[in-house]
Amino acid sequence: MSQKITEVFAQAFKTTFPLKSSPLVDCITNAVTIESMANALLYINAKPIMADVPEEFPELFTQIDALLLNLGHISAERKDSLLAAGSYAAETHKPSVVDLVGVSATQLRYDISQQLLQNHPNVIKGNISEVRRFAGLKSTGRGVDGSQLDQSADALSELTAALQSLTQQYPNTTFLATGETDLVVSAKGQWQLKNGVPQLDRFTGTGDIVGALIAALLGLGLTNDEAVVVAVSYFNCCAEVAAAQNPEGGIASFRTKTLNQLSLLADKTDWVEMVKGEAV
Ligand SMILES: Nc1ncnc2c1ncn2[C@@H]1O[C@H](COP(=O)(O)OP(=O)(O)O)[C@@H](O)[C@H]1O
Ligand SMILES: Cc1ncsc1CCOP(=O)(O)O
Ligand SMILES: [Mg+2]
Repeated sequence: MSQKITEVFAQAFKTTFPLKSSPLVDCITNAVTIESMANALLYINAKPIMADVPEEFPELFTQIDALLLNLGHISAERKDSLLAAGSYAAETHKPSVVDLVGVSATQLRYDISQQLLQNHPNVIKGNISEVRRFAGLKSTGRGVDGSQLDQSADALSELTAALQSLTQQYPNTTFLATGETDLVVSAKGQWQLKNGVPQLDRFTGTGDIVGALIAALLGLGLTNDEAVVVAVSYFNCCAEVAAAQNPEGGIASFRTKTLNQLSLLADKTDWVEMVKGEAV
């Protein structure tokens, strides 16, 4: 029988939330969800800064604990900023996360993602359709959203194999593909996470927030695998509690309740008991 995720990462699940210090995370991100992302970091007791001008990087990188690079809104300036920050993080050994928003939609974003990969970021994540395109597989994603067709058991096995072969060339990067089942692949192993509710696909920024939470946990010193597994599980457990407290079913109130749980759930000593997932 496969090992339960809470046994594999027992220490990280037990000690991470609530955060005992406040990692400072620089997020170079998109205009759609920038406010949700900054607030989500504050709700878990991390600190956001959304600095994207390369002139600031030498000063800024002496202060930040982690970097998030989100491809959700590309302009000529933001492309330069993402690439400069990615290289600077590698040079200064700051942990970084790349979020592949929209990589399944356009060649430009795909090309930027491949350039950012050359810096060996700690984590590369996206929804399942974005990660399929990134890994060179056929993807049926639409815009910035993942597609159900990419979530079949066969598609998950195919993606697992493609990511495993990427880890041979990029052994210091952990890959995360999100959806109904979240797939985590690194040189150290492969895991599937099974929390969350379908409503998470119905408001914008859920994947973006997960990327920022992962960066915060890297900034605290968790390993790549620990940061990914604990951040995804925590966010998805917040959503499960929110859904249970939202009998009318409206998505706007579900959103508020999910974000509210980011600051509340960790005070419930038993949240780890809600976590579902295993090694594969
Ligand atoms: N159908 C679903 N069931 C459970 N959890 C989901 C579902 N869809 C998305 N999630 C969760 O919502 C978060 C965002 O995932 P996803 O929607 O794939 O990313 P994005 O917002 O980047 O498209 C992840 O934590 C994921 O596990
Ligand atoms: C950049 C962007 N463009 C339309 S919605 C959106 C935000 C995407 O966020 P997520 O990847 O979390 O769904
Ligand atoms: Mg996304």
